[in-house]
Amino acid sequence: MTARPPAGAGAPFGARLAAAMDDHGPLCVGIDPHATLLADWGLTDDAAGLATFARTVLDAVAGRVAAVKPQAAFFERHGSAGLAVLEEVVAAGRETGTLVVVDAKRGDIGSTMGAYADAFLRDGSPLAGDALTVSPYLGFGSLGPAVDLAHATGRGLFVLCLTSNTEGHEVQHARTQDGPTVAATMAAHAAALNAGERPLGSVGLVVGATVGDAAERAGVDLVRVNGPLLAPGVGAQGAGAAELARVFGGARRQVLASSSRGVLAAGPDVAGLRAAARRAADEAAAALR
Ligand SMILES: O=c1ccn([C@@H]2O[C@H](COP(=O)(O)O)[C@@H](O)[C@H]2O)c(=O)[nH]1
Repeated sequence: MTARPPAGAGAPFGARLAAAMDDHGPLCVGIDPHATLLADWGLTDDAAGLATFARTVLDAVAGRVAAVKPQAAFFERHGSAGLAVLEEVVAAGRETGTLVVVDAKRGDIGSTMGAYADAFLRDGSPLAGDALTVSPYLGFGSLGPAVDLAHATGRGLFVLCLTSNTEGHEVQHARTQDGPTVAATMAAHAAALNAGERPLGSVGLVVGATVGDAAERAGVDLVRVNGPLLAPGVGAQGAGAAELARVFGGARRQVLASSSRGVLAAGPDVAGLRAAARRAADEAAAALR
């Protein structure tokens, strides 16, 4: 395993992610310590349980997949003790050289967004991984402080565009007063920020692997985005190789497929988790080749 330079000290996130996907395949393993999974793994539903859960996932997959994605909500539900574990997960993940995408879906008016950016994207912040998921539904421009800090520190963003849940269409497929859909507008903003970047820009989109032909219907040009496409929905939400191929078509080289429960169900055995992640990575690679 090659240790990669951490954010802030090396290439921009898009380039680091492209290299990680070349090395390990296009899979991100979600670290989602659901109460039910903790129970299935024989762990307590508290900070100690979270810590063991996350450490086990990292033992199994760090250095073997392109990225891990701790879901902040499952840590936040345990208050400050849970957040302390999230900090440990971010630090431990980054020490292994595996990219860490913090899935916190932050979004607020610009002045408050500056504080979120400081928390999740500033060098030295204990919650700063390599990339952060953000919500643009207060207007893409409200993400400005996060865009600026991500750019300054070599970190990345994944902007919610076409989410994997069935309810997303009422917002994302709605038309703006200028005509294009909301999703297409968000994608166009990301494309403008990524223009000219090689091999990939650092402002990615979240596009669920479950969305079928939604990109086409919403007029979202995924190739033009020229940034990474985080594709949750693989595994427990029902998407597999066929769905990945269908949703992403010509943009498939940009895709980082993401699976949480689909891999985590194989735990707590480290070898079982590792094999499940390998299988998921190989399937995603074959679908996106
Ligand atoms: O559109 C989206 C955006 C984010 N997610 C997150 O991904 C994982 C999915 O977990 P699974 O167990 O693989 O279903 C979870 O953390 C979601 O919050 C998403 O599913 N869809």
